[in-house]
Amino acid sequence: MLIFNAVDSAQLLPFGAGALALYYVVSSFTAWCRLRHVPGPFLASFSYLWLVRNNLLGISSTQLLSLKKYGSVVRVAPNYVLTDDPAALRRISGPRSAYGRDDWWTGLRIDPRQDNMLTTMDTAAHDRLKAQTANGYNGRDNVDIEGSLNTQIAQLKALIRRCYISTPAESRNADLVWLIRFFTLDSVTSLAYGEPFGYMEANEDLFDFNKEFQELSKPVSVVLDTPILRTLINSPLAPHIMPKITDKKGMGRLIALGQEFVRRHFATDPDSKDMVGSFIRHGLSQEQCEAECVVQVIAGSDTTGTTIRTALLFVLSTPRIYNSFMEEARSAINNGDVSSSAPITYSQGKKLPYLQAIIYEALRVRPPALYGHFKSVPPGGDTVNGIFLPGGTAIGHNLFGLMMSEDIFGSDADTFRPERFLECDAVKRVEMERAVEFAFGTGRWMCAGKLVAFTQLNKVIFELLRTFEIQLMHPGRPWEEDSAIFWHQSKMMVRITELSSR
Ligand code: HEM
Repeated sequence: MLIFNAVDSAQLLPFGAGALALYYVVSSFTAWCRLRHVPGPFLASFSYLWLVRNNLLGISSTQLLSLKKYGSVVRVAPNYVLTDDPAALRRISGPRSAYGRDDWWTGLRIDPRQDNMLTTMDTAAHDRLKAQTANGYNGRDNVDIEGSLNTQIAQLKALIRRCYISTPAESRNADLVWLIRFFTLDSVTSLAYGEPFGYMEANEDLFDFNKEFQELSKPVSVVLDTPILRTLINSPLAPHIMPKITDKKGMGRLIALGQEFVRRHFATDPDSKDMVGSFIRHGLSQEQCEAECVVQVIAGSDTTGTTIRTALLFVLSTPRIYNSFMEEARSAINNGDVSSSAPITYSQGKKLPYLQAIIYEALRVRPPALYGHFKSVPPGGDTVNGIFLPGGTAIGHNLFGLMMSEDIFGSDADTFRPERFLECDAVKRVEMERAVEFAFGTGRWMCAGKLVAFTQLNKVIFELLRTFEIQLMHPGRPWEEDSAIFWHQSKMMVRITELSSR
């Protein structure tokens, strides 16, 4: 009997493997058939491996540019297409569009107990949540965005002076990637909770969060883009593989800390002048506030960080751009348009054309999220740029492709050149700025933190450059960078001195 069983299982193994292979071939063929009329890389027509490979190798940016040869609607996975066409994207995300969120977003369900704004799949529920949080995100409900950011900018300057200022007698190098991460994390948490997590005060990677973030950014991109892996993190196995509030470090520890802050608001100060206070006033439950704060940390820290670092890198490495910026800054200060001592305000920043051009150009050459944010074609299907997409097809934006469009930005689209926004007529400038703002999505799903991001970018870029002289330590290789869904920048070593003490 035992021998019989052994023979049985020996025969079963190849049979099982054969059945699995057959299943893979049949399901790949079926998947290929559905969108076979949509052009794109061959591997992507039957497998998610094209996206997975780009993410793991960190080559998304070049691969997204290589899609241009296929047209404006391109298949990048069995059920995924990307488009870089602004008109199509505007229609898909428009307020009356019947498109909903694709399952792609469920890959961001970090806290399985409660959906946040990013993972709310029901459109009506999403719109309700967005309306309830809009006042908080836009500083209309006693939330002092400028004041809170001024305090964090003062902290950043203090941290630089405490630990990183070089003098002829003493050289202290700084990694701008970490400094900016500490700044953006403290900024977003002080806006949310009224107090920062304290990265800049500690000047260390509290709970190893940034280390984990850096290590996990590519695997997270793979999970987002691969349906079977998303199913796994939304299954009963989730508690074993996702961050937990009992974790001693990483995202789990940060979620726990956020929960403590929110709990304190509900217990002692439900009417506070920060975002959580506003969310409470507009009817969010404690669990909803906790979930929303997780979004702010994941969506609102390294996104802005990427743009700050990019602007600084290109300004610091191009004398023409640095000189033009400094000329504009000095004359604004001398004319009294910007205070010589208080931090620049957002409305003052918006009146400085060269500063605006630098910010837009930084968002353009490194849109913080390169592609994705898939929406689902409504039942019955839709025709996008002449290509029929059956209901349920996921369509997302190829933002990097759009930002490098020579039709929109000119034949030097691959060059960081802020002047492009200044030497054209107003109609062209508006066209280019609107295209760049796709970095924040558009319409119903547009980034809720766009105002916070622009306020932060204006303030911190201006304040750092007017206060310090920052020298790139390794001009031949100023940073290490690759790209998955987000850019992955590291090792941006700089030497910082007081500008006045040169
Ligand atoms: C340069 C900085 C930023 C960029 C480029 C950016 C980009 C984006 C993008 C592309 C989306 C998805 C849009 C879509 O679905 O089509 C998004 C959504 C979102 N972002 Fe941002 N973001 C930035 C900063 C921030 C900040 C600072 C916060 C929070 C304070 C924030 C909070 C959110 C939220 C809550 C959503 C969800 C919106 C919704 O579901 O309707 N973001 N962001």
